[in-house]
Amino acid sequence: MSVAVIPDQAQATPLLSVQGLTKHFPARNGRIVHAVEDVSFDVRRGSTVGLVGESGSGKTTAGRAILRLVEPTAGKALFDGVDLFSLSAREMRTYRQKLQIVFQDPFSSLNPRMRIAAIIGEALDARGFARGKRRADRVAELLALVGLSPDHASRYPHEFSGGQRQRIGIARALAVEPEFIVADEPVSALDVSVQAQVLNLLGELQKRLGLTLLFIAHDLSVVEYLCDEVVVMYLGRVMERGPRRLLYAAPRHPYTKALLATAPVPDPTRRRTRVALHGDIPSPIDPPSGCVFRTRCPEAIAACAGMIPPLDHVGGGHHVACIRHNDKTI
Ligand SMILES: Nc1ncnc2c1ncn2[C@@H]1O[C@H](COP(=O)(O)OP(=O)(O)OP(=O)(O)O)[C@@H](O)[C@H]1O
Repeated sequence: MSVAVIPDQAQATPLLSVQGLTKHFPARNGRIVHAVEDVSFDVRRGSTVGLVGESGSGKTTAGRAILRLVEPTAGKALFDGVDLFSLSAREMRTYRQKLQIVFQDPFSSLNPRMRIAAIIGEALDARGFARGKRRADRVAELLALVGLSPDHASRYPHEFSGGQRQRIGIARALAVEPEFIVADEPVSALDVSVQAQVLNLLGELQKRLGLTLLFIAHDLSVVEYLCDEVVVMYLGRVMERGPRRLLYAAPRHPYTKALLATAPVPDPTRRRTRVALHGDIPSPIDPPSGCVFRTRCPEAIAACAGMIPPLDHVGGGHHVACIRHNDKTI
């Protein structure tokens, strides 16, 4: 008996479902770095999810663990229904082509002694592209896709500006025709003037190629126009997640409110309440009990130390991990 696929259901199944992702690193004296703790979110096919938080919140570790560039401690990452964490190293190699990463620093991620043709060509090897014309044509096609010229293929990384190097990093990631890309702070090392160009390029490519993106950033303003959904992390945990329009228009978690208050506002007619966020992020070796944000939270009460707040659904796919989320006074 054949089973008809109901389009709505197919749409509803996320391409990636991260469930309870946890990554601990060993620290000195037998202690543990709680880099990522029980993180869950979905990424729908063809959508962009922003993973946002201050430095040290565990974003990079989460992105790398999903791709198994670091081995996760616990959890699942269901990619098209297959748990990536249960695959053998050999099986994972097949999946590597479907899942790519664009790194933060385009310079250190490109081998300075290789020409661009070889850097992108190396990625093409994974798809079994023969050497010669076919391969050269594909390199030229990829360079054009990211707004560079075919003559750039014979140059070395140092001959390019930061923005151009990031375009090369993107072309390299696209070479294997991935379905899913982790973009790890791809614009934070770039001048503000070129950030927008690279963000626009990623947005265009995402639409044109139907890519699914996990976009890591420390600043909510960077992901505002690119992302369909946003996941806000703090000290390894998800504080709030939900559709972009809900999260920006009506943030519910004091941490998200603080991040929005400190982010530059592109539209000066839009006012945001200022929320003070004092001090540094605590050590993930010894995170605060209960809500990990409570030591810096302007709204914390005694009860916040007593329990890890569950990620409650507050409607429309919007989730908040704060025991005071229903309190109208905050
Ligand atoms: N290999 C490692 N060994 C020990 N601790 C690590 C390792 N990698 C990351 N960490 C720690 O895990 C925590 C989360 O780091 P991570 O780089 O994932 O955060 P992040 O939010 O991406 O920050 P950034 O924006 O600075 O990259 C940090 O405290 C970091 O020091």
